[in-house]
Amino acid sequence: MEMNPQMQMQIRVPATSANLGPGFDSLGIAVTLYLTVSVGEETKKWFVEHTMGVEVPSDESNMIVKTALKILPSLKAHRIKVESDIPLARGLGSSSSAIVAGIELADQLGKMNLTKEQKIQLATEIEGHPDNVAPAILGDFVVSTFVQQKNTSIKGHFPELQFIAYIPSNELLTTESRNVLPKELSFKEAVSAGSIGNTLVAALLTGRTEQAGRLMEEDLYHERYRLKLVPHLAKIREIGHKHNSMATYLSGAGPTVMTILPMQETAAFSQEIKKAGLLGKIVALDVDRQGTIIKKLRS
Ligand SMILES: Nc1ncnc2c1ncn2[C@@H]1O[C@H](COP(=O)(O)OP(=O)(O)O)[C@@H](O)[C@H]1O
Ligand SMILES: N[C@@H](CCOP(=O)(O)O)C(=O)O
Repeated sequence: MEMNPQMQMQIRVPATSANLGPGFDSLGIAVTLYLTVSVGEETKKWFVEHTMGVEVPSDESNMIVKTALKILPSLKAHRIKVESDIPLARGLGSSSSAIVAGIELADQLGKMNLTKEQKIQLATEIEGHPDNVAPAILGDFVVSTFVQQKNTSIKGHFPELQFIAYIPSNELLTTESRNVLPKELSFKEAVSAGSIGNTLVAALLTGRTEQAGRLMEEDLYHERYRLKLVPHLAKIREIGHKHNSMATYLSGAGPTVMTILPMQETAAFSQEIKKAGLLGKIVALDVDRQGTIIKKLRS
């Protein structure tokens, strides 16, 4: 990113891929796409410079500023510049990255000294579920719970693997994709769904990638209900299997689909997706291990 001498600090937040199949609202990883907020001088009114289109506000109603003001209403207005390669409403945690950036903005400018735990708690209260905001803050693989408004998040190491994201050109708002989920699951289904998620966590944390991959494709919480919104999921999973994929899952609420597969298979896999007439973008991603970072440009 170009350095403007008037900028005092940069906040960089990674994209996230939530759920990993059966870890609905609980598991997530940070991936190597980023939102960067450069913070400039104090101004009379908030001004947000960005190239995200007219639908994203440039004043204090921008999600980043709104979040910062929610955390610290007395925060003085500044000029900020937002650059992001996280696509909006695609299941890669763009709204979480904006919320996390807003909390960080309030924390830094207001010298609040919030702990990471406090930041995750605040971000989860705003986003409603912790599976994107927790890895966006901590990096790597994070297992979380948010019950009765209380968050616990634990960071683990995700195995060194190559991700291929298939990112359709259409947006799918998380709210819309949550609206197709059932209001209730039977006790039996809930027990099965939970046991698959628990075993997946154990498999990932002990490096059992083959078992982990199988379990990632056995979700019972959300993917089957969302299939009508993301018809490409089944096809990509099928192509993945032909190329020794470890797993294919719906990233967050979709429509992005993530496939984890051996490096040497990625070119042939991508070719076959295109041949199948799937016209979205195909992007290779790694796990981001750092989470949110702050770079001070001047004091
Ligand atoms: N950097 C940003 N600045 C302002 N608003 C944003 C930003 N990123 C995301 N948003 C808002 O969040 C919405 C997408 O949120 P959501 O439906 O949860 O999708 P995602 O899966 O990308 O998080 C966008 O349509 C936009 O209104
Ligand atoms: N658990 C949530 C995750 C939403 O992630 P996003 O990246 O689509 O915002 C869900 O599946 O609804």
